[in-house]
Amino acid sequence: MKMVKYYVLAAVILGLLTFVIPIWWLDIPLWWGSASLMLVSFAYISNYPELFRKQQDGRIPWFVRWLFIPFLLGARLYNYFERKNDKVPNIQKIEDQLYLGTRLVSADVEHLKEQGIDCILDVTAEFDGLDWSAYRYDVDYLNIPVLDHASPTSEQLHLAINWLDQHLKDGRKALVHCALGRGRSVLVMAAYLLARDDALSIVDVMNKIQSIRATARLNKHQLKSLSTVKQNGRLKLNRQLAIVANPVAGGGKWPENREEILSYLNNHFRVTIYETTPNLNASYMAEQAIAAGDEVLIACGGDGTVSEVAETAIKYNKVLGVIPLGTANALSQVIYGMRSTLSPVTRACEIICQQHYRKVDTAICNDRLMLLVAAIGFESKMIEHADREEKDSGGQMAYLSGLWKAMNNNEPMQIKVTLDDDTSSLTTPSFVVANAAPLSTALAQGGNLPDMTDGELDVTWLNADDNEQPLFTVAELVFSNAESKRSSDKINHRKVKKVCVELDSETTYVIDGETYKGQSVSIETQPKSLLLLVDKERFSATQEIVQPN
Ligand SMILES: Nc1ncnc2c1ncn2[C@@H]1O[C@H](COP(=O)(O)OP(=O)(O)OP(=O)(O)O)[C@@H](O)[C@H]1O
Repeated sequence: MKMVKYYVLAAVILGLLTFVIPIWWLDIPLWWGSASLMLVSFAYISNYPELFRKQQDGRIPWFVRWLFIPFLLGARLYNYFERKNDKVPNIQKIEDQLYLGTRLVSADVEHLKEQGIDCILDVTAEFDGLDWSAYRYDVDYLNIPVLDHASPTSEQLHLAINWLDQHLKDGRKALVHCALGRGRSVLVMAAYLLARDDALSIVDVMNKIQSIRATARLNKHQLKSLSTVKQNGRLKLNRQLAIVANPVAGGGKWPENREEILSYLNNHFRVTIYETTPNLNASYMAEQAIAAGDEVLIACGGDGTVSEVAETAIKYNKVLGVIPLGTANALSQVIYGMRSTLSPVTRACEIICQQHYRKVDTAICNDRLMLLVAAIGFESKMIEHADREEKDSGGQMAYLSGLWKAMNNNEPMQIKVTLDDDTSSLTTPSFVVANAAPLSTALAQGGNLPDMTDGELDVTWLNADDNEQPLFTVAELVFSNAESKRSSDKINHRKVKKVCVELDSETTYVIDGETYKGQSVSIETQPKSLLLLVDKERFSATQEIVQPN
């Protein structure tokens, strides 16, 4: 870059002069100037704008200012004369809510207030930002340090355009400024306009900006870097994502994990949080999120919360992600695998940030959405036993002790079952229909692990046996392979699309961990009905969420 040559040359000349001029009080400023310009050259050569140590509030520490006095004086003088002769105003409106301008001085504050500009994106590295006005004028301020005549990195551009987008969508007015409002700020403004409208070319946006601000001009390096980030698809605005969180799930895991979750998701999405209340459930909250324009719904809670958010995601064909904060978290085990149980929240966030989804099956059970299993017998008695208090105090143990009790009571039921079109009568202590179920849902494992992408339901039921302890049968379900389960005289398994169960009297049944009462239960698979964010290594045929533009 041309600038660097001049800085290096000036630094060398000043350095040499100190040898030529043997007057110590003259040598001090000469050394000072030489060192200052050498450091600036280093910043340019290694593209290191952070050299000026500009802080988040826009302040440059005093010792840096002192060190760079010779350079900064030169830069200020140059800017002063350029601004004096500028043909364009300091601040100009490029379009609604969006302004472009020069480095701000106290006199600009009144103008900012008049225009209602309350967000400032400062892309200078070398000048103090808003420290003079931070106390006087309440603004949202972001500094993205870029050296004069240089270009922001693609990460910096990503941050800049998303910061602008977030504030503009909130109805705010934003000013992007550099030193003279000609290069760095123009590049960021152009990047934002390009990100917002994929159909525009760089020439289009530059023409638009230059028709208002005649001095706007990108050098050839800046033009090249803008065109590279555009071609590489890096000018992406973050999608709007809603977290629908159940604050009581898993005994209060949401408040504990909230900061970690946000620290992951905020880097990739524009996040809004909706917390459920005892009266406003997760389906309702998800509807609010969609009305506010959110494109991705993340259910943070147990399987009950996931199910409620999934209902809304299916209704509006939106993508659903799951962060397991419940007690059992069966669906998360299916999506993320047992390995994720070591760091469930981190793993879920990583996968959500990859933004790959798969169309998966769901089912309808008595007009309700079913993601995992519907069951009568042991499974529903286990859930009945594990109420909120039990789960809060015992976690997963609440389910285990519930299952233990149910098996000890071992009460077989008489049921009439229709599997697709085949009707028969059965006596069984446990009848489970699974769309998806991890290994830990033992009673659903009559065949291979149920697959939520095969378009079928896995039905598993146990034969009634007064003489045998059901514990052994459950152990066989979990530990035997599909072949030996097929030859077992206690375990039955079918793969079907539709199941109907008729009972002698009103009985408790369970859908995805919630209990209901009824005399008949009918379940039908809904193939590929839910767009679910999954681990692309574990699921085949995944798709990346497409840019909403
Ligand atoms: N703010 C709230 N206060 C009290 N209850 C709530 C609140 N939000 C949701 N709920 C209730 O929480 C239940 C769903 O809990 P969820 O299934 O998500 O977690 P869990 O029961 O801890 O986990 P798991 O299903 O894995 O056992 C629903 O019955 C819902 O009514």
